Amino acid sequence: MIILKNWSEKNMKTILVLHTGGTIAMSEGENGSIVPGKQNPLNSFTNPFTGKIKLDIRNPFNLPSPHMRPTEMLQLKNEIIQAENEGIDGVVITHGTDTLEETAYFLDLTLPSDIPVVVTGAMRSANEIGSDGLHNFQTAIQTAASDEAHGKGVLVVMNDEIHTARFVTKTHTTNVATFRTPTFGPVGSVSKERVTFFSKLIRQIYVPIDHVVDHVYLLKAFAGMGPELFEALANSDTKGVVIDALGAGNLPPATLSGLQQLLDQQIPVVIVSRCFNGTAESIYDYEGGGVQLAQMGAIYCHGLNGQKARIKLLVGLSAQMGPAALKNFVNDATS
Ligand SMILES: NC(=O)C[C@H](N)C(=O)O
Repeated sequence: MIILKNWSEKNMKTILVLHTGGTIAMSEGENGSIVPGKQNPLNSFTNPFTGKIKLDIRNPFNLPSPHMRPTEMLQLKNEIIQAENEGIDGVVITHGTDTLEETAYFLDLTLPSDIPVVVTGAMRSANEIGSDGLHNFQTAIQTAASDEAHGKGVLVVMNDEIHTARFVTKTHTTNVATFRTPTFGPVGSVSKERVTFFSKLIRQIYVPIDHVVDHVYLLKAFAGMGPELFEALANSDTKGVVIDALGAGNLPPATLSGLQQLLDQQIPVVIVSRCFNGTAESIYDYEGGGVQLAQMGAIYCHGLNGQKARIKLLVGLSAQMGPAALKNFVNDATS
């Protein structure tokens, strides 16, 4: 029996559970490969919080997370808003880990409410030794039902740690301790008895959107990079580009003509760093350095990794922000 000491027992809570697929919904086959099954193994979960937490379980789709697109993220957002109008107290989303951070951040930016929304997954499928799926699911439910999780934006709970959707990232291909928050660290932990937050979190900006734009791209800079990829994007239906730039946010000089082509067409170009820790800033004043990139019109996004900055740009463009509003939104380190 799990006793939840810091639990508000006055009212039974209803938690909406959205199963979307991923390893947490897969099993190991005879040849050792991991496969999505017809039956979701999460269906065998017995609610240990009966009497305190009621689960409203739905299966909007069953996708490996490399199959997730912003369209599915928008569908989840709409389903959560609708369920909230029906009176749910919190949400748990089970998700493949490969793109979990992108869905979590998308929801963080686009959900209007303060109810807890917790995303979780697994690194080992249901029938593997040391499978982490049911445990992560259980701790995610605990977190979503805790009063302390209110107003903190979307959270990611994996391996007994609580992370913000904004900064968490998958750091290891297979290890169960894969989800980390570079630079800042986790914001809380979950144990059998309690959900504990170490940090006071500020709720992020909310951006209402009803559709998602396509053709927002992510490029990674490298030593000796030339203009070719920039030129190819400038010659197609590109709506926006994020660049995982070098170090504090610099590019090789040979890219600049291609960058200029994008900017001349009013295509927003966002600079983040390919470094694991730290934030991109326009501080270096040499050819291709951040000072020049910012003067050319590139937008610096502080603290997000490339895949999150792409989600932020995509959300801003989907909300039809004009150039100045988009720059403020992407540039604002508090959102
Ligand atoms: N651990 C996982 O869930 C990885 C899997 N490839 C997925 O993202 O669907």
